[in-house]
Parts: sequence; C-alpha cells; structure tokens
Amino acid sequence: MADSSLLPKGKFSIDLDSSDEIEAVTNDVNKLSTSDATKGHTTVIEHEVEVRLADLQADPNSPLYSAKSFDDLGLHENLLKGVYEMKFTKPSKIQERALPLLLANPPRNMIGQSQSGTGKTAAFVLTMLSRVDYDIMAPQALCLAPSRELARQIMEVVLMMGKYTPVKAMYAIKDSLAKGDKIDAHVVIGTPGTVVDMVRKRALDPTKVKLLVLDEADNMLDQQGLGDQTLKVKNVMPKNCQFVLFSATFPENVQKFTNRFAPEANEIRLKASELTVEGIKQFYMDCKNSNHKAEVLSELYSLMTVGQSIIFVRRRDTAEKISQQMTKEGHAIVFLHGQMDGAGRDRVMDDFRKGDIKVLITTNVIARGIDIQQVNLVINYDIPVDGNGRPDPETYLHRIGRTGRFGRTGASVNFVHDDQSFDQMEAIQNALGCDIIKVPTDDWEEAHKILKKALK
Ligand SMILES: Nc1ncnc2c1ncn2[C@@H]1O[C@H](COP(=O)(O)OP(=O)(O)OP(=O)(O)O)[C@@H](O)[C@H]1O
Repeated sequence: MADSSLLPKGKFSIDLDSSDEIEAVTNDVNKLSTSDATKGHTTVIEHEVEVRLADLQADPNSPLYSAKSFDDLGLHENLLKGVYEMKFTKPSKIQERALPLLLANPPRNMIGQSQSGTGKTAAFVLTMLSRVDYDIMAPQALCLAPSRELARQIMEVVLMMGKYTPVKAMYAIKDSLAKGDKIDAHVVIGTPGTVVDMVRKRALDPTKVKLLVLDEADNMLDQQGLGDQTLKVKNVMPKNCQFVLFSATFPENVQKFTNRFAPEANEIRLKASELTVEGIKQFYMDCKNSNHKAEVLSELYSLMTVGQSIIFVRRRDTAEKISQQMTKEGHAIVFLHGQMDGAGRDRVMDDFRKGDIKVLITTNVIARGIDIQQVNLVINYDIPVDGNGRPDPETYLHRIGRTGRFGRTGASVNFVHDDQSFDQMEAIQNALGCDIIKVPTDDWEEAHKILKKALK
C-alpha cells in the first residue's frame, strides 16, 4: 500500500548540529466530553501579550526564538493550515530544533528538553500527525501522559492541529472504552496503566505503532511511580518504533533510564541555569504556623484581583479542607485530586478551563503539563517534596510553570511556616539558582503592591 503519511519525502538528514539555526475529521474521542475552552484560548491574545511575544520571538536568547518559520520545517500543507489556524505565527526554539530531527528518515529517537510552556506539545503532535499512514486504520502513534487531564489536553491539540487531516484519534484512559470495544484509530493518547490494560485485553493492538511519545518523560520513567507501567508499554512496541521523550526536566537520577529507553537519541538539553522561565516572578510568604497559612491565603484572595490561579497542596484532605473554607468565604473554588472519579475530574477541569471557576486547589496530580493561559498565579501552599520528603525542585518548576505560558507573565507564591519548610524552599532556590523574594504577611498594603506589580 502507498504510504499516505504526511512526511516530507527525503528532505532531512540527521544532523544534530543543524540545530542552529477538510472537514475535520473524526471527533470520535471515545465519547468523552472535552472542553471548548481550549479551542478559543489560543485564538484571543491581548495586544500586550502579542507585543511581548513578538519581542521574545525576535530575541535569540529567548526559548521562544526561532530563525525559521513553520513553512521552513518541512511540514505537510494540511498540518500548516492547522498550525496557522491556531494562530501560531512562528515556531519556538524547541519546535524549530526538534521537528526536523523528529521527521528525518530513518526515524531516530529523541530526548527533548525545553522550559515549561514553550510548545513541546506541538513538536510531538506534529510528529505523530506526520508519521501516521492515514490509509491504515490501526494505532500507529501512541502518546503516554501522566494524568488523564494532560491526555485530554493533548487530544485537543491533536484534533486542532490535525483538523485538515483525516486523523482519527482515541483515548486510552480510564473508562474511555466500553467493554468489548477496540481502539481503531491512527493516534492514541493514554495513561500508561490503562494502555497496559488495553493491550492485555487485546483492545489495543500495538503491532503497527511506529512512534511512542512520552510526554513528561522523566515523570513517566520514575521508578517510584509510573516507570514500571511505561516499561511494559515499551516492551510491546514493534522493533523499529521511534521513541520520543519530552520534558522540561530530566533530573540526573532518571537520565540512565531515559538513555536506555531511547538509545542513540538525538538530544536537545537545557543547562541547569536555563530551567526557570523568565516571565514567572517567584515570591514567598513567611507564615507563623500552619493555621496561619490558611489565614494568609484568605487575606491574599480577598485583597488581590487574580485572573485564574492554582493552589498546590501536598495532601488530598488539605485540598478538600481549604476548598471548603474558601467556599464559605465566598470564593469560586474547586478541588481536584487523584482519588476522584474520572467524570468528576473532567467536570472540574472543564469548568476551570472555561473560566467559570477562578481558583483550583489540587495536588501534584496536575502539576505537569496543564496549559491554561489565563492562570497568572500559582501558590505552593505546601512546598513540594518527593516521596522521601526531600525538597523537589523538578516538581516546583512544573508547578510554577502552570503560569507564564508561552511568553506570558505570572507569579508564584510559596508559603513557608517553620524552619523545615523554609529550608526546603531554600534548597529548591539553591538547586535552581533562582530568586524567591519575600512578601510581608504583616503589611498587606506592601504585599498588595508587590504582588499587583508582578501580576500586571
Ligand atoms: N509556536 C507557537 N506560537 C504561539 N503559541 C504557541 C506556539 N507553540 C505553542 N504555543 C502555545 O503555548 C502554550 C504552551 O505550549 P505547551 O503546552 O506545548 O508547552 P510545554 O512546553 O509542553 O509546557 P510544559 O512543560 O508545561 O508541559 C500552549 O497554549 C500552546 O498553544
């Protein structure tokens, strides 16, 4: 059968040093509800943001800079139509560097790192949509993400970018497939446990998969978390499958796994000093004790006019408790954590995306990947620590990266309330080499002034 993929034929060579420089289709996404909000949110960008973005995209030191246009990246015209309809005018650095390497033949593995909010999703979605042979209705590109929320968001991007292609995409997330049904789609977006389950039940045939993408790859390979399931998925992939790993962070302890997972990969890496996003101003507030944190939070929200914000806590019960307290005080707030059922999580996320709800309180379950451009404040109510209680700079970066998306500005505020939490924050600050500035809790006028300036 003729190959009807959207790959440019014979256009690229593999060369790491080259880095310098319809009617839509099947919306059958396993009948799960998806939000309309993401469709609109990239299309309406305020004038100020546009000006700032144009400046950044012209600045060679910015991660949003590129010398090329999307037209130069060898993408099929049907994909370019999708990209331009999303109002993407120029690629970011990671898109410009990664796409030619990802699309080159023979396919080569990729380990790609770029700051939060710099457009990694488009890089791998365009690769998936380019590699698929649309004449064959079988899973050929599989993308794994750490949460159903992120899988749903990636699906939205697949459907928008693939609007002028005949792509059919389906979910492999919990409850997405009725009993006895099978995945018949070109592109599959899922979470690793459910993919393993579907393969075991023969609902997902992995034999024609050409491309496996791990979004948030360091998280997906974490040996104390999803690593086991992700490896099981890898083990059923065909021999010549291309492995593509993307994240904003690749901590040292997962590097040996990433290199083993994706051998001989083209690698695009960041230096430690490049990890933080310049547009996100970082603050902390020194609270007297853990009860005082709740008071400071209330005070903060009664004083500030915040666009949308996410509050991160360590424990699910804290999320519920604070949500109840703030609801009583009249704030439109919802909580989301991993113990809730899928439909409940989807509802919360959709309401938040639409902007109906302004404040979302959550655990690390959505610390990564979630892209809501209106979020301009992230609060670390609890400083992020890993499974062993040690300060966790990677999770910190991902959490604060929920704001300051693609050149936008935002603020993050850390709550500390004792020596231990202060030391944890300081350890994160030192690890990332960033400045976290104090905002007083005893002078609200001053606090208001500082934060208002940052949130402008
Ligand atoms: N070339 C572009 N021009 C304009 N906007 C873009 C471009 N590429 C991506 N975006 C937008 O930038 C935002 C961030 O992109 P994306 O979610 O892919 O970031 P990311 O690098 O995956 O971040 P994270 O590490 O947090 O997952 C999205 O809203 C996306 O639509």
